[in-house]
Amino acid sequence: MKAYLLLEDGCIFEGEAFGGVNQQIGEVVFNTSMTGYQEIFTDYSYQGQILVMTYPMIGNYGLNYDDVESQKPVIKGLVVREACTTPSNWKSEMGLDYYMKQNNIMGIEGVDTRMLVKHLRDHGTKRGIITTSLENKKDLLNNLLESNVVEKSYTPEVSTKNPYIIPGNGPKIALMDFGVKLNIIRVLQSYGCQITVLPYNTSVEDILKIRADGLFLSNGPGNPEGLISVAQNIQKLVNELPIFGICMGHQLLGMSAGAKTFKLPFGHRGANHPVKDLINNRVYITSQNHGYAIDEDTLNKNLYNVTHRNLNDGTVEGIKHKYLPVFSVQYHPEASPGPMDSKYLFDQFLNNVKGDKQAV
Ligand SMILES: NC(=O)CC[C@H](N)C(=O)O
Repeated sequence: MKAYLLLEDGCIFEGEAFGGVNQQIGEVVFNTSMTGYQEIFTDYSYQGQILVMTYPMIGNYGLNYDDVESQKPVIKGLVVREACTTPSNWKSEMGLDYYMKQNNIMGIEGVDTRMLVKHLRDHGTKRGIITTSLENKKDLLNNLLESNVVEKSYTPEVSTKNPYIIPGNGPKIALMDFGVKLNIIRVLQSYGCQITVLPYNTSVEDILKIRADGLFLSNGPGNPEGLISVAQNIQKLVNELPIFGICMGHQLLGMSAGAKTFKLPFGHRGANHPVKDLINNRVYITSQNHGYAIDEDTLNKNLYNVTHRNLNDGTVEGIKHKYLPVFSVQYHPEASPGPMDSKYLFDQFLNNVKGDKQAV
């Protein structure tokens, strides 16, 4: 069956449908990772997005029930050059088409993804609709232009509704869940942490009541400006606990210090983004998935230093409080997918949590 990706600027990309037949609107974004598609499909930060993979064959090592970042895939649709029908890997439990059908997500294959990505790079990420029929093209375009898929805050949908505890014998971590990736929890567990996962809008009083040793601010989907009240809460917590934020958590920490965020033209999504640590001048290859960034000019420089910078476009990739054990990064040191080069940041957080003054 023919399938189409119609962009809000009227451009049409044609291919063959696979997976579930399910017309959906989403923000069309691209990821340049060569592997890790299953982790990407299940990362809550992709909520509301139609995903284009630049790697030309997707599905070649199959999918399984383990390598997930949440319980189910969250993408609205998938656009690939070629969807592999003969996966081969010792871990593979199903093929891509089956997985997409089971989860009622539509894919399009046979698309000139190179042309599509060049278009998005030149003209910015676009809203799009993935469909099997263009008969009512005018209506589809109108629906697209009216949809709020981009500016929406998805965190209320994906954050845990009730607090829960993941047992451990080590330090007590309060984790604010904005759409947390499971690998962040797995990494904290590997340090023995006892983790209390909290709804995104937990009050300052309730967070302090836990008497945690450290506060973790998770990744999450959507526009960070939708969570301004959370940033205000974080501002009150900065003096109380060691803090580590990742991605959305980083943006909210910046906002707690007065920073504004802005939308990047086409985002950073991939597993090999170069980031320079401005403290030791080392360059790390990082895993990234974000559409917004902190506006450096608006960050309160009396309180925070910029510690990391993206070498592709110079945007802020990390900040650190000048006097307190509080820091954050825009990229994903927990990887999944991507390199684990930046896992040392978890060591730093855990050292802060244990009160190692050297670490501050
Ligand atoms: N991975 C994330 O936490 C993404 C943060 C935010 N939703 C952005 O797109 O910039």
